[in-house]
Amino acid sequence: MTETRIKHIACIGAGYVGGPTMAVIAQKCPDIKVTVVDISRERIAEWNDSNLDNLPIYEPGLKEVVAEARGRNLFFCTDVEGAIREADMIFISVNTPTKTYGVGKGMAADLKYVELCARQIANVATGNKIVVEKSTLPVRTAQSIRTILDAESNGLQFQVLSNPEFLAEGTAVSDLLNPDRVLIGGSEEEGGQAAVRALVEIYARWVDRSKILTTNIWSSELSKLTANAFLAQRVSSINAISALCEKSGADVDEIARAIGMDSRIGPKFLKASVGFGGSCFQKDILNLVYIARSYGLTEVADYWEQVISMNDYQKRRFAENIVNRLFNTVSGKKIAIMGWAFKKDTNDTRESAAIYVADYLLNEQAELWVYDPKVKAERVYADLDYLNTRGEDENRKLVKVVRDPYEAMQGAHAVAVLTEWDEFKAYDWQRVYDDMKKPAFLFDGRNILDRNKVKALGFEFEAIGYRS
Ligand SMILES: NC(=O)C1=CN([C@@H]2O[C@H](COP(=O)(O)OP(=O)(O)OC[C@H]3O[C@@H](n4cnc5c(N)ncnc54)[C@H](O)[C@@H]3O)[C@@H](O)[C@H]2O)C=CC1
Ligand SMILES: O=C(O)[C@H]1O[C@H](OP(=O)(O)OP(=O)(O)OC[C@H]2O[C@@H](n3ccc(=O)[nH]c3=O)[C@H](O)[C@@H]2O)[C@H](O)[C@@H](O)[C@@H]1O
Repeated sequence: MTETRIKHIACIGAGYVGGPTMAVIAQKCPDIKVTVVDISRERIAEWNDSNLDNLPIYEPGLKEVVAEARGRNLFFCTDVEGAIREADMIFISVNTPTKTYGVGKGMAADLKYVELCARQIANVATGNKIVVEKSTLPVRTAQSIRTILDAESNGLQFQVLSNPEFLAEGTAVSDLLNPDRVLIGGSEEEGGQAAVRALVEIYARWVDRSKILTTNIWSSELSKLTANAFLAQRVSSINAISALCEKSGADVDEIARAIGMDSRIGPKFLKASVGFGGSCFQKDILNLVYIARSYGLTEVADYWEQVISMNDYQKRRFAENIVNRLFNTVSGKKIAIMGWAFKKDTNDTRESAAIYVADYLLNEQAELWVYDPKVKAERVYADLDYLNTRGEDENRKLVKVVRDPYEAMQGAHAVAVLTEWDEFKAYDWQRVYDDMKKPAFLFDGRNILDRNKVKALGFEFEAIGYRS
């Protein structure tokens, strides 16, 4: 049995997954050279910035890991071909967004970036390679990658593995250092199994072997979509109950505690909210729905699609409630949007509920003042422009992005908390109340504020799944 010892890893895609994942591999395997490549010059320049506060991604603990490994055995560059040529193992960690054109538009995963990588690897490689799917992909994509590689291989041997990533943003570094499990799928032939072993040996440097799970390649691919679907389903389930709580007088946080103590249900991922966001839950469920439909499994597709419908309902319900409570009009009224990121401790805003709530309020001609501790103004405007609901000038006229939270809330008719940033809990809410128009409305879309305290200050207070 020949064992492959990996000396050089390349990763195509220096994004939220490629960057942190490779930084941790490099930190834990100082004898392996890790090169992360990207077509975006700007992103690579940010990864190489001598000021670690300018890394393109904000993640607690990330800059320390990068500081240790960068320049030693971790490199960021735009020379994709050079990195492919040098590497024994190549991770594909490019984006797989929902298709915006053609067959499967709005549902299927767009695999054009992944296919491009496969073709580039096949064209450039001069030796055998292990290709690792790190991106989240539809089940059976490994087959297509294999076919492309083999068709262009010039006699070289390629092995394709699936190694989906389960990190969550905001906790990426600790998730990578201490994962619940690492999943590796490979083909059952000896070559495939040798490739699996080579990847297992890398993770085994810091992950207990009992947590490194090896499966067949299709199970690995489908496990990733399934995990995200189950997680999102829990959020939609508790959010569905939150609507019922608001009507009935039950309290959704009390329900979450009560059901979470059942060890079969478990306490995590039961926090009712304004709706889940992030680049993956919606995209991956839409993809799952598309796959199920393409196999003719209509009931399966309809079942999972409901998770998305419930999430859309939750975002809309929250925005509608703001308008209703503000005497059915927000036209010309200042509303503070506290938090733009899709969750705390990240600067990522993709699919953030805040974007959709803001868009709804802008349609009602509200004047929005946005504050987020980590999101830049350009990002806020880009997110709104991307929706194409109104002109770019109008977005800039109606939305102000400020760096001081109190400035955002001063003189506002309402404050809406849309991200669960810890600093929001520590604000001087008395000062906020004093500086607002009365009645002063406070909508907590994350249930993080102390209800009794803010109500005692005089706020008209609304939370998710709780009737004031
Ligand atoms: N963001 C997350 O927390 C997680 C994401 N995933 C999956 O990982 C994959 C990547 O996601 P992110 O890192 O968030 O995406 P991202 O958009 O942050 O990064 C992808 C990078 O790939 C680069 N790229 C695209 N095509 C390229 C090419 N041909 N050559 C070189 N670079 C290229 C882009 O310029 C971009 O910088 C997706 O499939 C996603 O579903 C999985 C787990 C967690
Ligand atoms: O494939 C991916 O991209 C990743 O997607 C999620 O990670 P992420 O989206 O970064 O963050 P989560 O913590 O899962 O939160 C997703 C959304 O659900 C919301 N959420 C989460 C939990 C909860 O109880 N309530 C709730 O509203 C969050 O605020 C956020 O908007 C999964 O948790 C990761 O395992 C997965 O790797």
